[in-house]
Amino acid sequence: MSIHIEAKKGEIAETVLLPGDPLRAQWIAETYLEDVQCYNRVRNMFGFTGTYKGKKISVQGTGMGVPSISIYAHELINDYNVKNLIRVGSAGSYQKSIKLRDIVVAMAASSTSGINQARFEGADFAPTANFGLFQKAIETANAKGIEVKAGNVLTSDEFYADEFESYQKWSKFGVLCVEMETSGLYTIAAKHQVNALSLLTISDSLVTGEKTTTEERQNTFSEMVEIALELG
Ligand SMILES: O=P(O)(O)O[C@H]1O[C@H](CO)[C@@H](O)[C@H]1O
Ligand SMILES: O=c1cc[nH]c(=O)[nH]1
Repeated sequence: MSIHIEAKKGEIAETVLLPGDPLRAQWIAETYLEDVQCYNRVRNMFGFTGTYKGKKISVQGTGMGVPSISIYAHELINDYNVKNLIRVGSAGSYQKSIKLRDIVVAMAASSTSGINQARFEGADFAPTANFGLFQKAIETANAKGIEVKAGNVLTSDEFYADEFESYQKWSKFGVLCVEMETSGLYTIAAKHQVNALSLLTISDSLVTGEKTTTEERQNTFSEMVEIALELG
């Protein structure tokens, strides 16, 4: 048991899928896993372990933002020996060419969070995906005939920016989309020398104003999950 996860040792798999939304974790477990056990209800941040095609796999909600995912990643790695951390999140598109429901594989994460500037005393650290997981995700998507985009994403500390148009600066530098956790996940994984990857489904577009519903963000996005489940 750790501070935020009540699982016993051995109840969490080496590979864990990490949606921000705990109800998306429940949907993934109920839709895809067999022999499912709920191992965490602390703060309603649900965690489940089951099997997928015979392999043990877990899915754990992380909450929103770098501080929240950093807590869950730290405890999963240090208290439960997790080796592969795969975020399955939603994101807002920054590019006209990236449409609702497209899947983005985050090669790297820029950020508005100050945590790494403090950690590295003003220097820049580049949070990047694990190459092995990245390569396997691309191969899996190709084999399934699912088109994915790959590139730099923005991990933002705020969902509601003061200046809506400020996204255009990132867009001009080729950043594909915005979400709120990947730079934290990649940094904590690097610190502990384990593997991390973020798969993101576009839930809304800052370019066109289109949006999916709350229900869709919770209970759909199946292609991204089907890629992630093969990475264990
Ligand atoms: O859908 P999730 O995985 O939570 O991801 C995105 O959605 C939340 C904001 O609505 C933030 O956590 C952002 O990163
Ligand atoms: O963090 C997020 C997630 C989805 N859409 C956004 O605009 N921001």
